[in-house]
Amino acid sequence: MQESTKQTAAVRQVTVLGAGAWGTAVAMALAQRHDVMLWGRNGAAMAAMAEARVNQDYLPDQPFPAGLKISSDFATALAHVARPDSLLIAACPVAGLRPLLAQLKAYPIPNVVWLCKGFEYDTGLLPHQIVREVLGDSVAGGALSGPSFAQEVARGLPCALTIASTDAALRERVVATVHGGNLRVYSSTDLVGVEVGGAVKNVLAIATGVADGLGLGLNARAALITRGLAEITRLGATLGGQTETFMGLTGMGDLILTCTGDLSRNRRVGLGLAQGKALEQIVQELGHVAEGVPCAKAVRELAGKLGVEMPITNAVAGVLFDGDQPPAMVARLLARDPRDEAVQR
Ligand SMILES: NC(=O)C1=CN([C@@H]2O[C@H](COP(=O)(O)OP(=O)(O)OC[C@H]3O[C@@H](n4cnc5c(N)ncnc54)[C@H](O)[C@@H]3O)[C@@H](O)[C@H]2O)C=CC1
Ligand SMILES: O=C(CO)COP(=O)(O)O
Repeated sequence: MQESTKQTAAVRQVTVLGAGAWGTAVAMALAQRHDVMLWGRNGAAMAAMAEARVNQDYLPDQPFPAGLKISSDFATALAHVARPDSLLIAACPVAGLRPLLAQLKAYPIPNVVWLCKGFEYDTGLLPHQIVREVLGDSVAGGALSGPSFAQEVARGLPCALTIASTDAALRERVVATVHGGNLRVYSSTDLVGVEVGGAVKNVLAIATGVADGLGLGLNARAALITRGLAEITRLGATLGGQTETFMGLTGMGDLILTCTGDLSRNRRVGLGLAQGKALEQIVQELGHVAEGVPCAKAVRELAGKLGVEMPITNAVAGVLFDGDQPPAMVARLLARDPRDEAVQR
């Protein structure tokens, strides 16, 4: 049944706004089956991409599929999704979401699906709350999240994602468009749960990178991941997310991927901190966003206000922003009083 759905799926117009690693990978994967335009804000970089048919800065070695359209003209990118059955994907970091959405206000848009993972640094808002603040309730929107390294998706390797939206028609549209080939798409109505899992796992990947970089061993790594999941669950449930969401692709799945996979930028931040490198140097060498950095600060503040206990997140924020040394961070976590293992709010 699913096989025939894949074969007969209609070709849709898709625009991906944001030409970093993830936006490029998603555009490349969807261009195998749809009419896709990738938009980036840097005119020179987009012209070079159109010429070389590869995103040299973010995904070198992965040539674009023949049909993928490239543009740095915002009006052209929006005109590409003028039909109501099109899909508009925002693929910038959380910090860029508000300005990108503000640009969208001048255009009629069919919907908006965002790929960013984190809480906004200054406001502590989740992406869907930013979307509501900027665009209001009239635009159908949703978060597409899950364990998905851009490099693997760009190579066409299998990957499973979840579309979270309270709008049933939008969920169906995303599944009809994105599900197929080597991409599986599950649906969820739990926007808060999906977004909290995707945001906090990045902070925990920094923690695991620190532990691995200090040579603390596989037992410590498993403990951090498991107790990290307890932190995600405590915060997410307090914000209204559903407990089972944290056990799914966008919770445990993405947490395992990012904490253990060396392709993770956030994990690499932790590995760098363990080597004693300064954060500025690590971020500069990375050349990509590491969402766990701003997110650690936003989550520490939010959890503090809500009275949610998040010792691993707080320890990471201490190293990132207060000058705490990684070994001292570990010692502080180990010195905590024993407690019941059950997740308590
Ligand atoms: N790279 C990955 O494997 C995955 C990344 N994500 C998430 O997707 C988001 C983007 O990540 P990447 O593409 O990997 O980051 P990246 O660091 O590779 O690229 C970020 C891109 O966003 C652009 N950008 C920033 N602000 C913008 C704005 N206001 N308007 C338009 N473009 C803007 C930059 O110019 C750059 O091209 C992040 O929230 C990340 O957590 C999610 C799943 C997988
Ligand atoms: O979100 C991701 C994989 O699902 C990417 O993680 P990093 O941003 O740590 O590379």
